[in-house]
Amino acid sequence: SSDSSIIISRFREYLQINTAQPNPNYREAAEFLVSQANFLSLDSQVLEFVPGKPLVLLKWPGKSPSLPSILLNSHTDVVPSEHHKWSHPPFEAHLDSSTGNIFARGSQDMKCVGMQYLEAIRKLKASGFQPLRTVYLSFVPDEEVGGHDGAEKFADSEVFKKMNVGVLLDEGLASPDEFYRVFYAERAPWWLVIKATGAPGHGAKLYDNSAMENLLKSIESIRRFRAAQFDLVKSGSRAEGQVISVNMAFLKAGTPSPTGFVMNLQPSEAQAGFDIRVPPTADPSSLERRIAEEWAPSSRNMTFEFKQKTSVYDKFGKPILTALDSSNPWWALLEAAIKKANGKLGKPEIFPASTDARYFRDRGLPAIGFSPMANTPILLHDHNEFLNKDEYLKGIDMYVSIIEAYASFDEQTRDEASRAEL
Ligand SMILES: CSCC[C@H](NC=O)C(=O)O
Ligand SMILES: [Zn+2]
Ligand SMILES: [Zn+2]
Repeated sequence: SSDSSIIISRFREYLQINTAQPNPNYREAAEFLVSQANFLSLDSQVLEFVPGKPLVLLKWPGKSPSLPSILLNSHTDVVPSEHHKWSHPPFEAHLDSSTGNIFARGSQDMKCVGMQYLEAIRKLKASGFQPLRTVYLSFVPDEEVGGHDGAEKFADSEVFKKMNVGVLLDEGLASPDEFYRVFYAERAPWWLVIKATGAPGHGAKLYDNSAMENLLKSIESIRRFRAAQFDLVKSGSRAEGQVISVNMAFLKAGTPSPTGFVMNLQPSEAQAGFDIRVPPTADPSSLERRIAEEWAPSSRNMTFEFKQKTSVYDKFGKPILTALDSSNPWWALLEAAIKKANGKLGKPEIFPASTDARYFRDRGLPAIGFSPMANTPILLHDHNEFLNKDEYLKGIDMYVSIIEAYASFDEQTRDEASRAEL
């Protein structure tokens, strides 16, 4: 219908704004979002915790503003792309007329979600729905570079405290099958650099304790650990988010020469960097011990340093996860809402990478990661990232159902009803 073609044009318009790191056009994105908010008669506010990095905060006031509010979060930045390796330019948002696929950086991660929230609100408003709880939408900068100037400062702010948020939705991942993926936790990023030193010497001499040999022993040990973790995933005994992943990010060693590297000199220093992701269910102290004793032992002239080390524990010393039991009514509401909209949900998972949700979970808030993309290959951060228009439209209906359920949820009534049952 023409209705859905307008919806798709608005999505493409947002995708066409080049918000790629490291120089995102945040101003244009903020202007676009504020104009969308004006069309929808939502209150809007542009916060700049860091100058030049606007966070757009929209508000749909509820009839009972004292009830904890709902926060729908999405990030406005996207990762860079190698334009020449794409079949269509990543900021053209090309719509393939035969398949309905929309190609753009951010089509999955996560401009789809931000616009789907807005489209769902448009539909709910058109149907006459009025929220009981206040619904907020935050469009935050800098998620792809760690969220320090965006969600982290927002979660720490007075503005956020006054919002009295009761539950938050943030991004998930596409699913190649018909089941939507949903996330209740994420792995903590540890970015480790290990350094080896050793005596320099002639390239023809065999001797112990060279920097290269010392580093290679560590790399071998790390590889064995990686393979064992990966085997747990390959055999199906653990999900991706339940194991510790380790991947080498860089290797740096050698003595430069005008034609490359000096070949007959064994260098006195060598280092390697690793992206490690630690699930909240793992024991971080045993990994710390492994790093100090096996991966970078001082007995082998090695040192190590973390470029990033996020705790798996929250402010209260508990593993950072959102409960999915009866203590968290938002989970059951989400399940029911998706079912009601004819969506199928997979088993809840631990997100393998990091999202801004961690800054909110860290404060004890329930946060659920969900990007409604079923029947879709996982292409975030990849070439030719795309989302099919029909999947996008289906996702809007999921949010209509979820926002309706969340914004109408009256804990008091539920508690009274369950007391009456007893
Ligand atoms: C640790 S901050 C980086 C956040 C980034 N998020 C999405 O890819 C990630 O690498 O998981
Ligand atoms: Zn993302
Ligand atoms: Zn991303």
